[in-house]
Amino acid sequence: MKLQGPISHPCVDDGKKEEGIQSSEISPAPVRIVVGYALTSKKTKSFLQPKLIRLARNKGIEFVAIDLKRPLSEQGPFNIILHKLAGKEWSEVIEDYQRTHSEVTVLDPPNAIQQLRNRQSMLEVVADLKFPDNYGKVCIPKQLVISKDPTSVPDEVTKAGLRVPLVVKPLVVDGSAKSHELFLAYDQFSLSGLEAPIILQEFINHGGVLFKVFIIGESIKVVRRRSLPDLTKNELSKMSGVFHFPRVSCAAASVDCDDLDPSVSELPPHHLLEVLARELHHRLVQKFVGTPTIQSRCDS
Ligand SMILES: Nc1ncnc2c1ncn2[C@@H]1O[C@H](COP(=O)(O)OP(=O)(O)OP(=O)(O)O)[C@@H](O)[C@H]1O
Ligand SMILES: O=P(O)(O)O[C@H]1[C@H](O)[C@@H](O)[C@H](OP(=O)(O)O)[C@@H](OP(=O)(O)O)[C@H]1O
Repeated sequence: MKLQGPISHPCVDDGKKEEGIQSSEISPAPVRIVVGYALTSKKTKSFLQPKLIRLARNKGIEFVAIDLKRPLSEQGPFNIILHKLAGKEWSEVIEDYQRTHSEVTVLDPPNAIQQLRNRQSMLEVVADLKFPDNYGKVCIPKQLVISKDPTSVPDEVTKAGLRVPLVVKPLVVDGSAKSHELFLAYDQFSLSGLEAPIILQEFINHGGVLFKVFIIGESIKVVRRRSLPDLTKNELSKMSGVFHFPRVSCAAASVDCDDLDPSVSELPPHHLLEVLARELHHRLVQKFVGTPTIQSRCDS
């Protein structure tokens, strides 16, 4: 199979033997699957790490950078296209390519991930989930979208019956640094200065711990992360204004169970996650039959 864009990452061998790699797999397997990728440089750096590239190569999977300056159909051939770039223009490139290359799996088709690019619509699907009674409860915080003119926020918050404190986030989720911003508002009057479109959510005390759930096919992985601490009535009575927070639950905020109160550190029950994974898969993927989504992510 002829590869056109060579992978931009040198495969550095750190000499460590990886989990799951047998000695018989050390020499690269013949290339069976070619993954063309179109990612931001930030994502390429965080995702396509030498360890992943090496593991993939040992399994016959090769990652090839897509050249955004050249027509996609002149590149490849690819078995899979992996992309995470924002914008209408790029979506059109991918959709045109899908029409003429139905044999190539696109992860994910733009229409299948549209719902996840907006913090309001991504939670709507969760609000609609039906769980058997004995499986626990999955809820979403009360939320309000401010599309423009944040000067009207105090009135709209009152009208919508939202109670402070409020978590404030950009409405659009596109992988940019801006889309990861997070504010905590102790009163609705200070919100007028923020840039719309934003989403306001009631702050939910949750023990300062967040569980990040990664789902790929049948496989479920949960990690524990630090989160915003609980707020007491006493603290709230003394606070006002809007505060900007850095990424509170990023990978560096992993927490060890030992540091935590056992009542908040216990991982969510596996059967609950299985149902959650299955339900989300049905609702997000079945709508787009024939367009496989390999990853769903759910933070709780
Ligand atoms: N309604 C809420 N009540 C309390 N804390 C919240 C609420 N929503 C989010 N948080 C806290 O704010 C953080 C960021 O929330 P957000 O919804 O932006 O998650 P995210 O999109 O996974 O974050 P990131 O942008 O870091 O990937 C969470 O990690 C959690 O600590
Ligand atoms: O490392 P974890 O805790 O999994 O957090 C991820 C976020 O949840 C993702 O949203 C980030 O990806 P985007 O910046 O493309 O949205 C992702 O960005 P990255 O792939 O550049 O590291 C991470 O920040």
